[in-house]
Amino acid sequence: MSSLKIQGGVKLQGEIIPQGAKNEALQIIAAVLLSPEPITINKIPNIRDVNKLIELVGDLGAKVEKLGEESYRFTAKDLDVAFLETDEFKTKAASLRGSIMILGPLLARYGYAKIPRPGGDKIGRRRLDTHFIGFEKLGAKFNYSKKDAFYKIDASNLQGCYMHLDEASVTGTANILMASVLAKGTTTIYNAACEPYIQQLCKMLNRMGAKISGIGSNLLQIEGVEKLGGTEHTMLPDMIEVGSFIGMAAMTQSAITIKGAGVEHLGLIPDIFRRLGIQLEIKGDDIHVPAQERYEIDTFIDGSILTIADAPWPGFTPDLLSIVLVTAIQAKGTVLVHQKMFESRLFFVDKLIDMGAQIILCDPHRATVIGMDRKQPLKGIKMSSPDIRAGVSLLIAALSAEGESIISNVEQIDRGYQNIDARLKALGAQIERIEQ
Ligand SMILES: CC(=O)N[C@H]1[C@@H](OP(=O)(O)OP(=O)(O)OC[C@H]2O[C@@H](n3ccc(=O)[nH]c3=O)[C@H](O)[C@@H]2O)O[C@H](CO)[C@@H](O)[C@@H]1O
Ligand SMILES: C=C(OP(=O)(O)O)C(=O)O
Repeated sequence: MSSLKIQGGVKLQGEIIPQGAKNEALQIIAAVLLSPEPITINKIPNIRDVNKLIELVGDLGAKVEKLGEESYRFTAKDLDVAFLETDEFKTKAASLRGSIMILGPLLARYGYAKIPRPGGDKIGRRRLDTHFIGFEKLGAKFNYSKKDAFYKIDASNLQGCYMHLDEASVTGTANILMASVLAKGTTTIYNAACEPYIQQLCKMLNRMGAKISGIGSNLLQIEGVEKLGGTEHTMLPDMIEVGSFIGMAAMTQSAITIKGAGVEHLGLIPDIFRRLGIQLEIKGDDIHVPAQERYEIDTFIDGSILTIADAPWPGFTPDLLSIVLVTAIQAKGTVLVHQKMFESRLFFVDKLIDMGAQIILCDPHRATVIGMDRKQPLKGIKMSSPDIRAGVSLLIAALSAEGESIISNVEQIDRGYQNIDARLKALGAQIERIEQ
């Protein structure tokens, strides 16, 4: 277990380059299992979850060649499905949520797959019904064994069909898409998720020979094909990192330029931070956040208190609500943060309250932040990172606080943010990793 020791109150300055998108990477790396041909992937983030999935794909028999810092070539010629029966598979697959993404490709190619309950953030119930109901509609038989906590799926004869998803699940849509590209006939997925992650996956599959239309909408149509070939794919910049760095710059009153931010793929993200009063200068594909002494939260047009809530894309991503919340602490004004999707993602506000923030947790889904307008700084404390985004939010709070903070359980942050301490040090942060 590692910790970060942070001396807060130091202004940062400089340029930072976002890593490739973690949630895109998890889908894209799983998709290499769909073809026996070589597939080159660029801008792969060097983070825990992604590295674990690459290892899993290798264990399943794909040839994995590292071509450079951020590029790999995968060739999944013959897969060793017997690996699914091993204890090693169970332990590895259970340690990350992204492991669920191998189901679709394995079903498409081998007609059989199994997976233990996947890991990922403990941020409330995270059901997988959408994935399994989708597979069943395509003709798969699914059962869950309580004894060994394994989901098993038989799908020797996948047949395209029309389906209306019960919710626009991101990983669910990706999984069903990957199962259907090699199915017989046409599959239509309505209420499909359409995040940039999914759009990128669809584009990659089409380059491999798939026939997917409706990309970017919630109505996808997939005409099954016999086989898929190789391709080259480059990940988009991680939009959650981009949002995290905007919040970090504002809270620490720092001038930071986010280079190659993938501006056209950010959806509502820049506008939501602007509503918190943060100035953003978009220069080509870079975002410059100037050092701002103060920023003021907007109200709604009728003068009532602003609410920022999550929604499936093109709504505002739930993965940035913790960052919005922490950024509002030193703003002028009040905001209600409404986390609709996850039921345990706001509990970390206790730690921010201990640091001196003015926050009322209304219920598990809603917190009101009463901005302090810099009247008093947060105080550094010892805390533990409960999940990836809360972890980064605590880190932002610690960077802005007076005195020293220690954040333990940094592995939670490492699973999504590449080399975070070194990258922040390069911006002038006083941050040190303590290995225990
Ligand atoms: C590896 C990966 O890609 N993880 C992301 C993915 O998780 P993941 O794909 O697991 O999340 P889902 O999209 O399935 O759903 C997330 C949660 O939102 C709820 N829900 C979803 C859709 C909907 O219309 N209404 C609704 O309430 C679900 O019940 C669930 O509790 O998408 C989430 C939602 O953007 C992100 O937080 C995760 O970072
Ligand atoms: C919730 C997240 O990740 P995961 O789905 O991998 O737990 C996230 O990236 O914010």
